[in-house]
Amino acid sequence: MYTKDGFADVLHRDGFEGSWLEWLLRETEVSHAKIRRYDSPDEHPFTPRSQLPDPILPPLSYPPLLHDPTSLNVNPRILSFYINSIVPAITRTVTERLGKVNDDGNYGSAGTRDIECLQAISRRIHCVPLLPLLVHPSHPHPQPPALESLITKPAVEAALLARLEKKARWYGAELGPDGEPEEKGGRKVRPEEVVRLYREYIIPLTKEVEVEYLLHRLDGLSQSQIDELMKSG
Ligand SMILES: O=C(O)C(=O)C[C@]1(C(=O)O)C=C[C@@H](O)C=C1
Repeated sequence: MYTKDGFADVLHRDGFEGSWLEWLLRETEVSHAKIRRYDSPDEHPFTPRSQLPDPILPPLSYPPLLHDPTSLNVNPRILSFYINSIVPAITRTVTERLGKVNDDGNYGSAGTRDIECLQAISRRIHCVPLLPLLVHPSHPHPQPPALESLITKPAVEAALLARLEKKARWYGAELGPDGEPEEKGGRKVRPEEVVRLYREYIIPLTKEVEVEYLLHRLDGLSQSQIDELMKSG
């Protein structure tokens, strides 16, 4: 599903050279582009925009942003991390239980779930920098390390990971007839793996995108426009 030669005989007939998942992403994103999904500042396609059609609906108007968010797209990194780290971590328990390590043959339904996960991760990582608090230019020219420490809130991260751990316990559990998690049935996903992936990858990448956005948010503005923005709030 994740390598170029997996389904080459069926996919590589019309010049397409990617994997099963990349093909499924492109097919999905072609229709989503037509309904203007990628006009939204927090939505980024995994397929290059040059390969996607224009929307068939008229544009919506979004609040103005200081920097065009389409130029900041870390989806290639998200895709690679998803395939190499997230998929093995979250499928391990179930595929071992079935005795089919890394392949249960459900390529269609696995692909649709992959796309849901990838879109949710991408939205999460790309939308945090757009939060109003963070786009305000109150620190016009700090450098990346200073910016990273300005946006790092250890207490927020700790609370988020504690909440995530609880959530993963529920989502990863088999629920009994009373709706409570069944400890003895074993979990589908290990909560500590979910927390690790979040701590080691999702939060750091979110911060990288935030820093990148903050560094470019004043590009093209004159000093008087920057002064004006700083006065406004
Ligand atoms: O909530 C914020 O303020 C963020 O910047 C987002 C986020 C995160 O990725 O969840 C990133 C950095 C902070 O240390 C806390 C949380």
